[in-house]
Amino acid sequence: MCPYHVVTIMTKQNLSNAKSCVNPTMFMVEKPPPPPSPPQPRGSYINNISRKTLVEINGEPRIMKSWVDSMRASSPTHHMSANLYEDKTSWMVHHPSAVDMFEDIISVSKGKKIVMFLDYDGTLSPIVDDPDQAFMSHDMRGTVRKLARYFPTAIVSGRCIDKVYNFVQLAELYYAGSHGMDIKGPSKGSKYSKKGTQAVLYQPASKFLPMIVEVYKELLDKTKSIEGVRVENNKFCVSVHFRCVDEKKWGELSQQVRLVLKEYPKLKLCQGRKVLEIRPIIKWDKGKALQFLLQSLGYAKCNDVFPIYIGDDRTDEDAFKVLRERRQGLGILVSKTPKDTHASYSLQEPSEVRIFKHLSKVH
Ligand SMILES: O=P(O)(O)OC[C@H]1O[C@H](O[C@H]2O[C@H](CO)[C@@H](O)[C@H](O)[C@H]2O)[C@H](O)[C@@H](O)[C@@H]1O
Repeated sequence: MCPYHVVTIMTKQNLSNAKSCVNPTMFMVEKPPPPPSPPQPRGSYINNISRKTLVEINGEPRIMKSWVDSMRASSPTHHMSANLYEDKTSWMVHHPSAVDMFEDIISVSKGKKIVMFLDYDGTLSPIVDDPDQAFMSHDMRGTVRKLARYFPTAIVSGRCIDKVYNFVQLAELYYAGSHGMDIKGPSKGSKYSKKGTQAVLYQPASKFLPMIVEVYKELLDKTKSIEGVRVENNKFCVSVHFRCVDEKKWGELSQQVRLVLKEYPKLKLCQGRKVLEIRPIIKWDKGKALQFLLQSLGYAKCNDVFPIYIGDDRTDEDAFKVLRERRQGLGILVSKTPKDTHASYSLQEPSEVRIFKHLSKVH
């Protein structure tokens, strides 16, 4: 039974999948041997030294040196010193390129039920200054369309569903917007929405809607004097962008945001790529959304499911971690610079994600 109090109508298809998946033995990459695991974080996610920046502001603990340090940390320099070069080389040993390893990925996933999970910003579209201009290329859309033809495919984004849908424009996909707090299934008539199926719909933070509207307005007002700030309402969360803010003003901005949040103990502050993310304090994230979708597809206890999650941001780590813990499928981090990650493989930039259009070879 679904533990998430969600109405999901089982189709003949996912019922039979569920029945055929009685052995809960976990799948792990068998051939070739998986790349060595990156060092596992000590303690909980929040206690990991290099993830100091992902803190709860109202809930304990606060474990950061300063918010401005953390905002700088979310903007790694592109300059590579000799040391960084060595770091990158050794990091690549632990997180090899998914492009170089593609044939191996094909061979280990052969015969498995692949499910694709794709982050949007920085994964399907390049990072740009204006969040409204983060378009994905026509070719990338073609790749995603092709993937969805063969495998259940989900977009998992920090953006609200409407915005990310406007960019992606593919009705046949699952969408998990607002960092997984708003999950919808494919529209009727698509391959994964057969007769008798109802679009999966789950909104674990729905009671926070009025609070989010309120805090969005407050943040707009309290940060309007800072040039370059962009406040985005993502339905169940709010993003405060500082990509176009002069670094000298970052301290002032973070202080304003924290002052506003003092009045909202039920909200927490996280960080993404030059963005402060305000989210409800609930135990829900992109990792939980991934688990929810696997369960909805009837793959919860399946030993031959092969989820592939591709993402570039800290919030994607929750999903990478779930895959690592399930010992199923693989996580792929899109990053040019070495990062502490639970992902097994890496890609340099969004354009490399297109290699996955060849994944249909497994069928
Ligand atoms: O989970 P994602 O799909 O990666 O969404 C995370 C945030 O992405 C967007 O912001 C990021 O991309 C912008 C456009 O390239 C860039 O200007 C910004 O600096 C990045 O942080 C989006 O605007 C946010 O709402 C999402 O939360």
